[in-house]
Amino acid sequence: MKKTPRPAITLNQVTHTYFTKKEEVTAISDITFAVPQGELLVLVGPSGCGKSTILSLLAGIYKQTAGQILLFGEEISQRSKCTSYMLQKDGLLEWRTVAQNMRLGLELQKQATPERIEYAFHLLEQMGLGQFAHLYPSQLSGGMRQRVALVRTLAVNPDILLLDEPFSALDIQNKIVLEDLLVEVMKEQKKTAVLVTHDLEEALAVGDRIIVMGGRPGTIRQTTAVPEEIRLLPPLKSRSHPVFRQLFEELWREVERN
Ligand SMILES: Nc1ncnc2c1ncn2[C@@H]1O[C@H](COP(=O)(O)OP(=O)(O)OP(=O)(O)O)[C@@H](O)[C@H]1O
Repeated sequence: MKKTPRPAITLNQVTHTYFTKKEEVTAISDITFAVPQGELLVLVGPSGCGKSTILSLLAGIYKQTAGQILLFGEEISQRSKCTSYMLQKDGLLEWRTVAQNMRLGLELQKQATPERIEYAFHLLEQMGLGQFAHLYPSQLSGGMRQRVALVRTLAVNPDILLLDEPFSALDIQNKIVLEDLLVEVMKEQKKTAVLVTHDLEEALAVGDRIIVMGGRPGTIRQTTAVPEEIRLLPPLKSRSHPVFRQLFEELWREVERN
């Protein structure tokens, strides 16, 4: 009998409370879901419902107050190097060139071997930035900077990408190009990802599955599997598909209900 692979991510009844000097804030309550290997899961929901908290827990920045989180069936502490985090702010170091920025994660993880650096240059080419490796971030457009940030995130060859509104500061054209690149790289390299976004079109264009969260503390309101007829289309094309428009309206209503 064929063995089912372990999910890349498992959350079992996870609750997280932040304890500050002034107050206690329960950000998420009783969250349970699993992300199979190779899936791009999207979290949407109103501000403050705990989406980023889930990414922080997956990155091991905080330890959940209750419940269990597993990465490939193991506790996060055992798998600390399998995730890579990308944020809305590109976080590029202005005094380092594109190539030097791209190597940063590898250097920090003491993985800057010739093979890994070659792989990073391959990614840079794939993102259309091969000829810009010697430039400094200030010489790049916003879209180019975010592509470098995506290369840096991927260069450490993580199993799981944690993407917190990575394209939200970009204009629509750059956003769609980067969404396209993300989907292409995800498929080619069989990565697993959790993407947080406020943009429901982005969620539908890149996601395999979408979780709508709501409330304070945040809970799961609805899970929607994006149908294949949309998933198989590149993000730009999928946007004009009638099923896409219909799902967009359904999701919109669900998020608005919060
Ligand atoms: N480090 C922290 N310390 C204390 N409270 C926090 C911390 N981080 C988040 N919170 C609180 O936890 C709740 C959930 O925040 P979180 O950032 O996870 O929500 P979100 O859904 O990602 O919001 P947004 O969409 O605005 O980014 C909020 O009430 C927030 O104020």
